[in-house]
Amino acid sequence: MDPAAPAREAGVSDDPRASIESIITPLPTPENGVPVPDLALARQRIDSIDDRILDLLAERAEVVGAVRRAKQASGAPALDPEREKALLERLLERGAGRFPKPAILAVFREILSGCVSLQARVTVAYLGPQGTYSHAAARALFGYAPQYIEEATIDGVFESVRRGRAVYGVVPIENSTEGSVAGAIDALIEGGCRIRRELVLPIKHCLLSNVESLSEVRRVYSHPQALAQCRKYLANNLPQAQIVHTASTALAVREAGGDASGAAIGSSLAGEIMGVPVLREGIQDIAFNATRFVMIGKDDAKPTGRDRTTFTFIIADETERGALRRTLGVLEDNGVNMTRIESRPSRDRAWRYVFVIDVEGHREDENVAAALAALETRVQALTVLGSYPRYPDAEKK
Ligand SMILES: O=C(O)C(=O)C[C@]1(C(=O)O)C=C[C@@H](O)C=C1
Repeated sequence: MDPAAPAREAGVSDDPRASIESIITPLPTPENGVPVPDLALARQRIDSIDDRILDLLAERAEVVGAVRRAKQASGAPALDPEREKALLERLLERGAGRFPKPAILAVFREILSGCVSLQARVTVAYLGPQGTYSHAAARALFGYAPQYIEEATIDGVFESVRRGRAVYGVVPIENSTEGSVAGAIDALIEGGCRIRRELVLPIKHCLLSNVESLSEVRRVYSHPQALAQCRKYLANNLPQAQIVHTASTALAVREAGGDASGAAIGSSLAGEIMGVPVLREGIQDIAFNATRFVMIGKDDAKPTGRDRTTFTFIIADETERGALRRTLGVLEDNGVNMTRIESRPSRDRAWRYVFVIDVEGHREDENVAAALAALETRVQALTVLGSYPRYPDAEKK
């Protein structure tokens, strides 16, 4: 048996394998004289460790009760994404090489999710149905405990948060292959919600089907964007299949589940939810395919030292030559690094634009505050859409 297999099955993709190997090796063989451990005894020990973990969780829940009372006194919200981020980062560092990193994240994600639910009922709207990539992003951000509200459109997610039906929402705003999600940017510009946090999820498209081999597939269902991201794969591997468009990848998986010669392009999460097996994984044409999602809400994020600020403005006089260049110069003058710019139609007058800017730093950071104050005097309708912690992996890519 490959000694690294258990670690791989546990989802260890990068570094911790070596030290985990050292825990599980050397394996006993008839030649090496390594004693065979007693399985029943090992399981007894596991049971007693599990009891201790549970006792510790109960103790943690008691402390969270105190946190809840402290927060109620000050009016602070139950969920604190900055605290969660710091807590998870600390634990990942502490656990490095001792336990698989994705498992540390998953375990503590759910502990936090459960502890938030002990304090308040958290409602989260996302672009549904269940099994979409937005659903996966929402679960990565909030875990299993919140009450999830499926919305059929991105506008629906924003409306849910604006009207207080949901405390938070999760929407995609940018894809590394397809670019900006215009509907989400426009809804942010419309107002009433702030960006609270960002998350970059690698999008690994799967081919899901009840058939056992590719040659049996007659129809491939999916959302046009997912199909476009797997165009070459389809041409090379499924030239015989008819393409059927669906409103979402999750709905595609549902369709494929009911079609004896059908397959869908979607997430493994959709397959899990709808009971359709994954036939092939990672079939997107460009290996690095990622979507940036944002958590939206009404409250504001505190500075963490590694933040991003998104704001919008309209150039006061768009006929003035060099106006945009001079306006953006204000950022450089204040030592602020701009990471993204795009424009959307202002919708109040033809050929007038709202510029959407991302910069590094929090609006309370001295340089960002100074830049925003200087911009205020130059532009129209300067609006900060949020200052929020930067997703660490977004910087490496
Ligand atoms: O520290 C807090 O503010 C808590 O509410 C506790 C706790 C936790 O369980 O550790 C729970 C919810 C928050 O989102 C962050 C952390």
